Amino acid sequence: MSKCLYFIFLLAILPLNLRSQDGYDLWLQYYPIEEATLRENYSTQIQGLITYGSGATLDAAVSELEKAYAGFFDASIPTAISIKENSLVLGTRDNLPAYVLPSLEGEFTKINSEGYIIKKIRIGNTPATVITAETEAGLLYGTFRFIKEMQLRNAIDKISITDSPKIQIRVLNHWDNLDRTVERGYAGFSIWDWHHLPELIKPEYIDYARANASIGINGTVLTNVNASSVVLTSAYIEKVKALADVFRSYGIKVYLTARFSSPMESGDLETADPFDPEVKQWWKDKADEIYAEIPDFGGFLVKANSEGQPGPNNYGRSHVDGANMLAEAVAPHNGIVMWRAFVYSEHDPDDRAKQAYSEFVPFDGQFHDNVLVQVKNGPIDFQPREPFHPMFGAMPDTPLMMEFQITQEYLGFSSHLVYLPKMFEEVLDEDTYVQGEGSTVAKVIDGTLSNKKLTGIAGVANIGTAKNWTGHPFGQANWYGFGRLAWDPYIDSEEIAEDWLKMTFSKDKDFVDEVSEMMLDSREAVVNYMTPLGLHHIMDTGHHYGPGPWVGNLDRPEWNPVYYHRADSLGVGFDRTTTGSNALAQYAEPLREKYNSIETTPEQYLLWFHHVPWDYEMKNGKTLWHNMAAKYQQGVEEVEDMVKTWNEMEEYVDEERFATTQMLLQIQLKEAKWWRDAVLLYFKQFSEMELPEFVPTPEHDLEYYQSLEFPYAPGISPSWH
Ligand SMILES: CO[C@H]1[C@H](O)[C@@H](O)[C@H](O)O[C@@H]1C(=O)O
Repeated sequence: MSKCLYFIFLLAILPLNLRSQDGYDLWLQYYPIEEATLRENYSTQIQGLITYGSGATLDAAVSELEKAYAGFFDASIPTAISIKENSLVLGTRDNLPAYVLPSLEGEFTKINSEGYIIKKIRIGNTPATVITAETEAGLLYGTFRFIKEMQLRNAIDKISITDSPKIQIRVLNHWDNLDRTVERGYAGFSIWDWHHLPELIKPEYIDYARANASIGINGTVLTNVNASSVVLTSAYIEKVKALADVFRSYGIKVYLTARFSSPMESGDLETADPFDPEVKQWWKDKADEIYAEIPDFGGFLVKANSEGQPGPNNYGRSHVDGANMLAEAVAPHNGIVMWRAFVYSEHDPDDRAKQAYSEFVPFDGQFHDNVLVQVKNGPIDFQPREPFHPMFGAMPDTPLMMEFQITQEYLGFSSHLVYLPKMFEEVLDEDTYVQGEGSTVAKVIDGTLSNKKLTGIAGVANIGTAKNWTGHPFGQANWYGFGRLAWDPYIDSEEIAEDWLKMTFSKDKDFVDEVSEMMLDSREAVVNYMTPLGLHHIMDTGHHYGPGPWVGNLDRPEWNPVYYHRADSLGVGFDRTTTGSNALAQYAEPLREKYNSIETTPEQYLLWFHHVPWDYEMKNGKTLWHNMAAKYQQGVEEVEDMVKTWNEMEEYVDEERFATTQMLLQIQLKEAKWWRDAVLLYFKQFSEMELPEFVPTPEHDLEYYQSLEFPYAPGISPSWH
């Protein structure tokens, strides 16, 4: 046999999922069902698809079922014209025939407008599986869930599932610029091809929508929060409309970022003062123009008076004044405004961590009903670990939405494997105590704590033109996991990891057990090798990749890592207690008291709240210095374990994704050591203590690490050069 023929022969006998693949299909892979009994069972259960109703969303659901069935069985899904034995019945409550409804009645009380019911019922004597919902979007979510059950190879013969999202607005935030660069994006360029829109509709747009709908994401903010007013010109509204037309069928609304000075830049006004009648009118007219093209346009996301962005403060007006003016413009069309609380203003604060709370909390209850205040998970900026943002719980009369960052700006870009749902879960589970024990961040976000009518959650996307969308193959899990937690902020990140692995790679139990553990551990590993014990923002400045704790010469104090760690001969850490910046006053009791004392502060937040002597004796009886070194060393060892685990997985994973992940893990290991050595050598100058012997002698001296340059970093928008 010639070499070439032999290769073709080999390919033919390889199980489909082991063939090299580029990861484009994400978790929506519909591999043939090889196990004979299951195959038989599933096909018996799907004797004929019958749909009731019409419309683009129903068509999208049917098309997905067709794709899935073709993948599972290498055949076209059988259809039926009337319900017969083991039909698969698809239709909203209003569209289903009346005789189907009695056996579903109780179920509808369990779901909300986007929820779904999947149930094996008897219609008379005829068994059938029904997927139904109040709305077409719910129907689509139910369809994806039904398909997922088969992707996971779960039994469907007695299926009975009802589920509804717990948060209403579940959006991705794309920090995509109109020139297609992506701020803090590490997976290529923006997928929005503005140049060829509105004419060219790329298949990627549809696959992007499918992926999002499959996890329940129902909105996308197309543009960077560091916004350009060009996107509000009529030429661009046409382009946005083309995307909205694609996404609508998948239950996804589009939103845009609104640059506050647009009336002056995109219009010809001389001011953008929110109290100026002409400015108000300009925004009303702009909203009318957008809604005339896109009747279900979601609304605006705004970054104002932060990092140089224009805003109401420029005119002596407040965030409420700015947000309410925009809210009035979109209100007649049922639009919303997501107003960001990430304010980072021109003046130097005594503690940057306090700023958002101080600027926003006094305005509680004054925002219009269609405004959500969007708050980052922690008070500084998407660090590997931060305590939860004290605004959560502190504004009972204002809808607060969560902003997570899926793209790994401070977590090793798309080079490091870090499973973020574990971190998101940690934040959501934190107890704010604002209404006594059990007042978790999740309950603030889903509105149950203060009975909010409008709820939301946003994730800064990690998506780009990379063949596999996210660069690192495991970056997909962070997109997937964000969607799952947006739908239900109470699910376990372990369950999410397992589902994702089974759909993305392999259902083999050994593989799933080992690799899900590796993913879960990766969250603490990155904290250990970058910023253990409450350290934060010691990344090199500008690009935020790699260590840079020594930087202290930038114009504003809080641009410098030395501002955050405050190392001196006495100790290290930021005193945010009553003797320091008193940032902890922004938390409710008993957290205030707990964080105020070095003994009761959880060690993971120690240096966030306290300036701690190098020889301070920690819970294990060893000094702070010893413990810090141990954490960095542990971080490196954890990555070594990840490398080992992955090396054992070759038999379960296709060649391309196996090798890519393997090479990336080597980079991660090298860089974990870089972090450990650079940071410990730097702090050693202050502690004046020896490195414990379990830390290998660093390969280079401190000067070497300080001289390393990172001349080209992806993900920095023009405004950051
Ligand atoms: C979009 O700007 C970003 C900026 O690149 C980033 O370094 C910081 O995390 O946060 C800003 C923000 O969230 O507005």
